[in-house]
Amino acid sequence: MTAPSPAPSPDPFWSPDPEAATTSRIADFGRWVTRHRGVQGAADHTDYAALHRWSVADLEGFWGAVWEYFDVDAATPYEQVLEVDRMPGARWFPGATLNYTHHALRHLGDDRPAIIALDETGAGYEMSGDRLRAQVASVAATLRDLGVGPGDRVVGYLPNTPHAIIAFLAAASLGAVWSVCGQDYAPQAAADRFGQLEPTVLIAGDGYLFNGTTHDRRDAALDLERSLPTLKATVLVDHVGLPWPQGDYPALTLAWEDAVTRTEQLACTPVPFDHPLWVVFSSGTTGLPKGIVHGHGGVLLEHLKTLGLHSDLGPGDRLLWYTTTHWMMWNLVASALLTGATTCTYDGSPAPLARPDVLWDLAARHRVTLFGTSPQYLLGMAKFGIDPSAHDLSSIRAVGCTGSALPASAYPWVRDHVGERVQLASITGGTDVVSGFAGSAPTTPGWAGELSAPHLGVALAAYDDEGSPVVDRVGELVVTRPMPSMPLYFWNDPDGTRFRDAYFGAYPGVWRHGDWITLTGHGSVIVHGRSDSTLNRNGVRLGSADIHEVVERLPEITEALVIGAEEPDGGYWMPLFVVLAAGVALDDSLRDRIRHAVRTGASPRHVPDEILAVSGIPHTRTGKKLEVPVKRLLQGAPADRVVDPSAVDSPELLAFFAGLGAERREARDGT
Ligand SMILES: CC(=O)CC(=O)O
Repeated sequence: MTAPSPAPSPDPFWSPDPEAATTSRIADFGRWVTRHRGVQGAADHTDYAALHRWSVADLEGFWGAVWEYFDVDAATPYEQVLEVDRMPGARWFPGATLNYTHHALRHLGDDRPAIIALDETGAGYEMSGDRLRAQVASVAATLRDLGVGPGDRVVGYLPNTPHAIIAFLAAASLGAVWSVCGQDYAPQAAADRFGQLEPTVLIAGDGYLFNGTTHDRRDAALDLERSLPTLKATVLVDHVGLPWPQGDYPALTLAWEDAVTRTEQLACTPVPFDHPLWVVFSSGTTGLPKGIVHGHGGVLLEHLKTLGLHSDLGPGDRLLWYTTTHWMMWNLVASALLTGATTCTYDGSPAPLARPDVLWDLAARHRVTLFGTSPQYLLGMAKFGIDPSAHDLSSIRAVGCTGSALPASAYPWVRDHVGERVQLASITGGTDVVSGFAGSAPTTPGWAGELSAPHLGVALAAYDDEGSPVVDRVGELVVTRPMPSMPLYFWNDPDGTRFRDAYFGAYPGVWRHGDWITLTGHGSVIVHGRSDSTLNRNGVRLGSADIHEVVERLPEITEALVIGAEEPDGGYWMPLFVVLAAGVALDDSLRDRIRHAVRTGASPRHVPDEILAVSGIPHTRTGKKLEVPVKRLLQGAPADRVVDPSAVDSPELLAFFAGLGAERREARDGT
């Protein structure tokens, strides 16, 4: 697709404070690479583009510099930075052995908390570095006693509380592979993920808070345990204070309190640079969610760069970014520890009815320096007239934002309600690289509705249909050179077919991410939304397959199609189309049953905005639902630009979706 993109805005909306820019870590890094690597132009922090150009032209020089600048502490050194410079198949830092957990814990200081645990009631407690280290050591010893070793899987069914970070660091310290899923996921949805991993230990919470309700998840945790036959043990976490029932557990059970209170020394096991650290899941349109595996070294370097240089985090900083444990932002939030910053966990709704501004209140009281959220949250605050400036937000220097495209209207709102000097730092990236492709830095200007620039080390381009780079026109987001945090592989994909198909099918040797972007003539990046059919609800990517699966189990429904459509005003519309069984009518009671099935079979986040009956769902001739074409029709694209009708099983069905798209456009435009 190469539709004309919006005209770039010439004047920045926000410019860096010269003093803050000069003293930022990225400016220091630029001076360092000029001094130590002789890189011309990098010392001038007002010329971010020069630093970026070098970082992608000389990948070995750049990532070697990140390693040295952040003083990575390897047990054995690397032989070369990038031994194989190819996608897929890049090989980074062969010979190096190290451990992520060692790096997460080595900067803990006595003068500051390591984690601040917060929740929607406004409560919070601080966990010191010593306490965190002791608890990680204790849980690691417990896991080791349960037989967990390098490569074994430890999984968490947990809300966003310190337990998840502690369990993750403990597992990683042993070289075990971590995966976590929030408790708003139904046990079956969690089992679809964890079952693939054949885990040894499950760490499960008793429940979580959301919008004034304590959700009891003890039965769900036990259901999950029953569906994971490889478990040797389950560690039961008492978070919301519900007593765990005695008795009939299929695997050995331990109380978190016992796992966490042993007196042990932590010994992190050095593992190869590309040893698996975690599996994060991303749902596609068919089949089980895909398990994306990232490595210790790749995540360490990528997160040091993103959090240390782009987000300017270090000792003394405090990060509060609203996330759930199954979104990749949780992984970034945990990684703030790598920089020596304090990280915050938060259990609850981002804007509970009783205290919709609770996150701002907590940010003020705990002197947060980087506040992170999603576009939907900022737009919701604006829409409902919630004014964060009622709180003392003077500690906040940046508001991070990710999850979907951030409309221009959010920029003046943040300036007026959070602070004039506050940088609105929108980033785009994804689970797949567990980081950002583009965003900002303390040295980059910001244009409303645009991301300031591609991140360092990311060879970002927008490609047209022919695979040629375009500027100031909409194209596919591609990355033309390897990044160390690209997946090592997909779980249960022994010959790499699914992995190659996911990213390298469109342009051989080039990573295609599945987003539409415009790279502007002034160096910024505009994100237009997904070019594939992944759903993206309030920043959390959901697989349409999860919804289709539960809805299609209902006897009244023969087929279903859910679509997530980004709308020009920054809104997101997620309708569900259903084909009804003979003689069935779509009335309120059936709508309720569908919503209930989705809520309990997948999660409350998966519940669609609207349910509409259709006479049929269009497919490709090989039987795949036409998700992307239908999405584009709903967004108002003309049918002849969207799909070749000869490739569709029932092309006459497309007219309905095109008509609906036109109706919505007219309603919006008032024509
Ligand atoms: C950094 C991101 O890109 C987060 C997301 O949208 O999943």
